Amino acid sequence: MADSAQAQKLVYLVTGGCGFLGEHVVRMLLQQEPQLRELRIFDLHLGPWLEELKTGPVQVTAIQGDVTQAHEVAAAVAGAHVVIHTAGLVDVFGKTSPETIHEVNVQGTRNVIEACVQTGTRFLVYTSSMEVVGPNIKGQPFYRGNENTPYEAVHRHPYPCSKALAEQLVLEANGRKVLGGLPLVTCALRPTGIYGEGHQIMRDFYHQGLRLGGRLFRAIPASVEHGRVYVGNVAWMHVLVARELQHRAALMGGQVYFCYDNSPYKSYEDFNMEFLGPCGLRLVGTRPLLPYWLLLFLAALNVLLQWLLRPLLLYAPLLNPYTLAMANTTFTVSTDKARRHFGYEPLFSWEESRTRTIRWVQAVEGSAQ
Ligand SMILES: NC(=O)C1=CN([C@@H]2O[C@H](COP(=O)(O)OP(=O)(O)OC[C@H]3O[C@@H](n4cnc5c(N)ncnc54)[C@H](O)[C@@H]3O)[C@@H](O)[C@H]2O)C=CC1
Ligand SMILES: C[C@H](CCCC(C)(C)O)[C@H]1CC[C@H]2[C@@H]3[C@H](O)CC4=CC(=O)CC[C@]4(C)[C@H]3CC[C@]12C
Repeated sequence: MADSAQAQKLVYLVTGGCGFLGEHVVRMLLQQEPQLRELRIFDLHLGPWLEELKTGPVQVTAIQGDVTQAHEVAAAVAGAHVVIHTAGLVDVFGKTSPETIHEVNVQGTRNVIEACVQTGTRFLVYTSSMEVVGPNIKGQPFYRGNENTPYEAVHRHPYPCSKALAEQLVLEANGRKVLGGLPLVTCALRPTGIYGEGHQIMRDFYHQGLRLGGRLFRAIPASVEHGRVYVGNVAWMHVLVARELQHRAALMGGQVYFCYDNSPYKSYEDFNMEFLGPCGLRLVGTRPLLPYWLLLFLAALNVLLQWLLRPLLLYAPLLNPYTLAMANTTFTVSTDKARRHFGYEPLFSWEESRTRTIRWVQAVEGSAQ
């Protein structure tokens, strides 16, 4: 706990603060950061839930803005002590053009860095992604790896390419002199697949299961492990890293940390069933019902359909060659770097993360009826 001289003096800015992760970061900061005086939430689309936050002791400032617009970013950053840059375009389904993904994720990040430098903000935390490492286009497994595990990171898809470039910009910016002459301190967090309250893809799977009469059909072998982390723990790690970066700049500046917790290692589908099962869905098959070559064919067909239908409508199904490769490649992390460097321990146990997520899916069910 901060002493009273330190209390409530800091201004934080969260970009993308109205997204799935961003909302959890915002709420976690308000609950767990005693030094907070003002919290600025910058997003392209502001959520109505922000209103309820404005009645608390911390000044909450909602800023509607676009990270691709340097002047809007600079205005939001000016006077902030810490920036948590989580805004990004998360699209692996072909909804957005590669150019737009690059513009938001790479140029947007460049704008955030330049704003810090120009206005004198010293601490920058970037939400990167496990995708910066892999799975790579060769489908090589990454089994319980850590930040130093050698892995051939080769990407073609616009999303991981953009995250990798943005992360590099953030890490290279560590040590740059900001206005006033002090050095910028940066670091990047790499969450694995995030789940929890507000997870759109979980919602999509749930609705798909309901449409199929309460069933989902296994497409991926149960032996393929996929790393997942609870959104509350990802948010907690952001809060902690932002706090400790101010005290341990020499150790933490320019570092990357996988974002992890005690969620079990399972296949993507089996993991989802931990929540969808208690909500009444069943995963049919102990092995994939369709052979891999047929799934690959269907995935390629989806790409063709997306292209053909583009002038008429946006066809962006969950299955495409990239998502299939992702789901079908083992990628799990096992590390304690965040614990060693800044004392991170998950705030939510697996049981609590699971219960909270189930409750949320049940509420989605209730609201859909
Ligand atoms: N969802 C996941 O499993 C993972 C996500 N991440 C990263 O976490 C971050 C947050 O992701 P999610 O919360 O899942 O996505 P999200 O789409 O729910 O949130 C992103 C937020 O950024 C905002 N945004 C998008 N373009 C913007 C722009 N031009 N200017 C200002 N705001 C803009 C959106 O309005 C949205 O509120 C992203 O940087 C993503 O790359 C990393 C690992 C896993
Ligand atoms: C949608 C995929 C599962 C569909 C499989 C099918 C069609 C055979 O049933 C998801 C499998 C893996 C997911 C990605 C992964 O968790 C890592 C990610 C990290 C990010 O930074 C953003 C999200 C994502 C790319 C995530 C997206 C959905 C999957 C591809």
